[in-house]
Amino acid sequence: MSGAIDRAAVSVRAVSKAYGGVPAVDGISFELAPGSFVALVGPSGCGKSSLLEIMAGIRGADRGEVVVGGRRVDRPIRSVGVMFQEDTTLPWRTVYRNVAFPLEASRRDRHEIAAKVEAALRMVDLWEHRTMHPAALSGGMRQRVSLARVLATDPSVLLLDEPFGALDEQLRLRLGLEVQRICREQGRTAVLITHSIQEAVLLADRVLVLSGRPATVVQDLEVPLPDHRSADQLGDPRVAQVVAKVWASLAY
Ligand SMILES: Nc1ncnc2c1ncn2[C@@H]1O[C@H](COP(=O)(O)OP(=O)(O)OP(=O)(O)O)[C@@H](O)[C@H]1O
Repeated sequence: MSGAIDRAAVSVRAVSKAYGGVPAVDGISFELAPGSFVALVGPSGCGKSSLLEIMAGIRGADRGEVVVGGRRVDRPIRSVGVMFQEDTTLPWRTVYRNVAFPLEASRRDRHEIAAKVEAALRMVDLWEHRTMHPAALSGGMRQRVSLARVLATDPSVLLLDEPFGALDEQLRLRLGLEVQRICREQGRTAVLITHSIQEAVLLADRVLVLSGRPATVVQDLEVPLPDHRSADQLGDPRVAQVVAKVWASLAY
């Protein structure tokens, strides 16, 4: 095993997956540097979610392996957090108790849970709403509860499958920028699946473009923007250049 592989936060090695004999993911390999924010884009149905679920240990690969922090992922592990588009808040629990839920399940110390929940809720600006139930919150706030819940578990790798895809464009971008800032500040490695190429380029420091089914990596692009991202950069010519390159490789 080379030093470069040892240092990667995530190694995806020759991962393949087929459904009913029809390939969905075809020998994908890449490595993610610790603290990097990587966007996965590709045509609808190409296999992005399948790949992310394999990385999360939710789905098994037919061939290949995913290694996180030196450990082969063959089931969900604590150091990898996942967030989906669907609202996964528990309606009968308050905001606070939603965020505490996975920590209670892992039987941590009461004071440790309280500290982690408070930090996560403050991070997503929901501390003032901690006694409310999800039904009283907007869709965007509910997704922030889900984000706080995953952050409270302190994952080194965050896998995001269109987490704000059901929200309007403005809110989606604002929350995306919030996640990017949090990951950057806390040194977490993130993988974001998005259908918006502009969003991918604005948030990520690297964009992996996947081909149509079965998914293979057709392009691996660096985004030459500073770490601090803002919506103002949508007009930055460097964003336009990478967006154009993504479009060109999607035509592949
Ligand atoms: N459990 C399953 N059984 C059979 N086929 C599946 C299953 N899960 C996914 N597929 C198929 O595998 C292909 C890849 O699906 P996947 O959801 O990974 O793609 P995706 O790129 O995330 O799609 P989208 O962009 O539309 O969300 C699709 O053609 C899908 O229909």
